Amino acid sequence: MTSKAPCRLYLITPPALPDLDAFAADLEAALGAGDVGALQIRLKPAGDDQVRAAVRRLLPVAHAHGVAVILNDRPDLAAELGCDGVHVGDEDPAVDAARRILGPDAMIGATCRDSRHAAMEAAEAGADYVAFGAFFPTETKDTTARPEPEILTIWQETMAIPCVAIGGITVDNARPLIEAGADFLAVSAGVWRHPDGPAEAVRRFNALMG
Ligand SMILES: Cc1ncc(COP(=O)(O)OP(=O)(O)O)c(N)n1
Ligand SMILES: Cc1ncsc1CCOP(=O)(O)O
Repeated sequence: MTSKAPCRLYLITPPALPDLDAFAADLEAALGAGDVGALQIRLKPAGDDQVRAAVRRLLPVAHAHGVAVILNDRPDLAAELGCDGVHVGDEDPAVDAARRILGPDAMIGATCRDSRHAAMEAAEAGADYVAFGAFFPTETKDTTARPEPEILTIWQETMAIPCVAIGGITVDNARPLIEAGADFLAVSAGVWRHPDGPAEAVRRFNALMG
């Protein structure tokens, strides 16, 4: 009998980083507080040079903790800047185009909202993970998709690549998603805006996933 790998945290940066050094310090504290599987750099809106500056500042912090860096939306910049992968949605280059740009070893994730059909297509196109959400209300993205946790159970019982749950996830509401079989919880505000700070949030998420 095989048992499922434990759920892991997938951190997403706040959408704007007015003070990169201050955020790098928060990131250092968060990554030092417990297990984190990936960091997505998601800056909206940001010019290419702002994205470059953020990746150059944050990627070494993540890599020093053995954490993979995924860039949102931009396979071209991910390749240029040495990121470990890219996350793409409907308005971005498709999964197969991202693969051509980044090569076979890159981690490519795809937004699938509440659609198993979209997720199957992403998997067929060569995605390394699929992301379902938003499971809860969020101020971090304008989205109306609201899947049930069951979509995670069905996915992880039937498909080989991991599923990421995203959208409004906090220490207080995460448990049903973990129990439903999420391989990763993608979290932004629930960590960076946690009242006791990002490091404490990472500790509490890890305790839930234990
Ligand atoms: C892990 C993860 N899942 C979903 C998204 C949303 O991506 P996208 O649909 O491209 O929307 P924006 O993030 O670009 O607003 C994500 N970034 N990460
Ligand atoms: C990028 C994205 N895609 C769907 S919900 C979401 C926002 C995730 O951020 P938060 O954890 O703050 O809801």
